[in-house]
Amino acid sequence: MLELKDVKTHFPVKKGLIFTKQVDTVKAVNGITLSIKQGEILGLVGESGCGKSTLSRTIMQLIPSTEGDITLEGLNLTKLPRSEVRKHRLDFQMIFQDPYASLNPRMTIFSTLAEALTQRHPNLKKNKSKLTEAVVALMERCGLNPSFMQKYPHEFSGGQRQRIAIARALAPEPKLIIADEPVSALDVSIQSQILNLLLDLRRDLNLTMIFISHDLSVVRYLADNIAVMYKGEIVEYGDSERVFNEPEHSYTKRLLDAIPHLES
Ligand SMILES: Nc1ncnc2c1ncn2[C@@H]1O[C@H](COP(=O)(O)OP(=O)(O)OP(=O)(O)O)[C@@H](O)[C@H]1O
Repeated sequence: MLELKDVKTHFPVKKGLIFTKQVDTVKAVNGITLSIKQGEILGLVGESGCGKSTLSRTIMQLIPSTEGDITLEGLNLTKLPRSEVRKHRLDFQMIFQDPYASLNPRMTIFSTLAEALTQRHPNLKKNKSKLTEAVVALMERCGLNPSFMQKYPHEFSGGQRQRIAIARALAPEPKLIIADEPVSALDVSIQSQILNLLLDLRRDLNLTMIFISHDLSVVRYLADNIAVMYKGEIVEYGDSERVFNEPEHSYTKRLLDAIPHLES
């Protein structure tokens, strides 16, 4: 479904004093080769600064790659002119860590979801009852009570707001969802509800997802495969259970050792 071949995203940064013209290169993503199948959840783990966000933004075509190929359903996005690339933006949707910051506080849930739905199906704008039907279906699918559709984000709890953010990400029928630490800001009991919602959605809609987290135990719960990223590169990749139980790379072992254990 999605293939990355030797993808690099390098940033030039000025070095030294203002008058010197030295330029350094930050190799935020440095030669990543990966493939994700339809309906697969890929866990992407690594510590802060390893390049996870740059990789997601590169996949989503929000920043251009320096080198390499990104192919979505057989179409090489890196070879398309920028104007063509824009047409594929809806194919990628993101879910962020802080749903409160990512939702517009002045828009009701209905307006938020209606806007996202009409991006893919502009004709729905002309048919209010069909649009309302679609908003109701989306809310129900994400475990939200449709009778709250005229409420604003601040009237919901953190977990419910994340459900709204998930519904908004689903609305344009994306081919790939990138969830960037979507449960890190939530209470532990709410975290599992949101993780279960994502698993249900994958089962029902055959969603393809990259799930980014610094927390390997959360990733293990959800992901089919895990890619461990370190300094812009994938240092370990494999089936979740294998990576978790028999890590090969010393960095993965360090990440696993950092998971807190309850004393018996
Ligand atoms: N626009 C930019 N210009 C220069 N350097 C950048 C730019 N964006 C990111 N970087 C650098 O690239 C590296 C990777 O950053 P990135 O934000 O992708 O990491 P991350 O793993 O997502 O971290 P976090 O989990 O903290 O978000 C960092 O060293 C960062 O400072």
